[in-house]
Amino acid sequence: KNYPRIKTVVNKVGTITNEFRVPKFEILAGDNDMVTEVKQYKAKFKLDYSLVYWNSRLEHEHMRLVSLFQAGETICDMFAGIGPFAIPAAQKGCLIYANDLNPDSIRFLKINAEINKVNDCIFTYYMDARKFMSQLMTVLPNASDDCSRESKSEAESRNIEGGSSEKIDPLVSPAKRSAECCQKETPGSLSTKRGTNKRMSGPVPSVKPWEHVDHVVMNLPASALEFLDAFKGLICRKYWKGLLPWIHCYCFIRSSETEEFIISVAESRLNAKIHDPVFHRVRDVAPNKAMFCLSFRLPEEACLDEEAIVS
Ligand SMILES: C[S@@+](CC[C@H](N)C(=O)[O-])C[C@H]1O[C@@H](n2cnc3c(N)ncnc32)[C@H](O)[C@@H]1O
Repeated sequence: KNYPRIKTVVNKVGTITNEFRVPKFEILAGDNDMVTEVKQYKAKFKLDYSLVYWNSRLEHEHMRLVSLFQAGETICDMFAGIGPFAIPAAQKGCLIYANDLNPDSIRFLKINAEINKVNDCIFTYYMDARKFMSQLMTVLPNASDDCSRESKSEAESRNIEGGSSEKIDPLVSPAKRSAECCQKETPGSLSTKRGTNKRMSGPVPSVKPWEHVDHVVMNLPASALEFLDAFKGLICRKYWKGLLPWIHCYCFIRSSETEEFIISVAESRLNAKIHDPVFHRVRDVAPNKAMFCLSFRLPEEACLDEEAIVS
């Protein structure tokens, strides 16, 4: 009776072992076409189940985390998938740097950004998450120039260094590319940015990622803790403005493991002590295993004191 809305019936088989976390499905009935559209709260997502990761059971968690973000904040999503954190955060008025190693995830993330009309607020990358963070946080020459908010093309051009980008049109002059989002920074611009400055309706926040990021999302529970070493010496204190970012690192905890053990693993990857960690139980994934979100503010000791400018 659901035809033609339901065209294909599938069954998930085996466990996920591949790097892109894409499950295997067998077709039980209907077309061999895994492209579909799903809705989460106010956002629509198009995806191909055979190419990208998607789990509708995380809907509540996606919304819980996004509810912690304020309009005008800057978010880095290291393992963004097709955008279930990035799109609602952009809808809320945040500026997003979204990365995924799977080029198909980024292809669908861009489609979803268009569908939800937030493509102006999301910069996309497809590269390894460590490289993404390192490139994003590298202080570029002329860091103190007046034009302090990089354009979308400037941001994406960092992908070229990573060797995994789409091409930027060299005929478009940098001035033209950055014209509408280049603002002169004023001493109060960062505080204006917080809470009150809605990107959708007002001026864009005038800040570069190496100057300030509010939240970093790390949803790769099987190994995100290991990626915390990406933050060692990553932030250059000299250029950073305001508080250090919140890190939201997803992980699995077995019933034989304790939260203290997870903190000790995280601290050894960061090479710094974590203060006031917050654990949120996301869901049980097996009888003796649950998914958690460990949130903490990046410790000062994890930062770099000296200048680190690319010559
Ligand atoms: C568990 S999925 C989460 C996706 C999305 N955040 C969500 O909630 O649906 C993890 C994502 O990390 C990506 N990934 C795996 N290894 C990666 C790496 N080394 N660097 C960047 N992304 C990676 C996968 O392609 C996958 O899309």
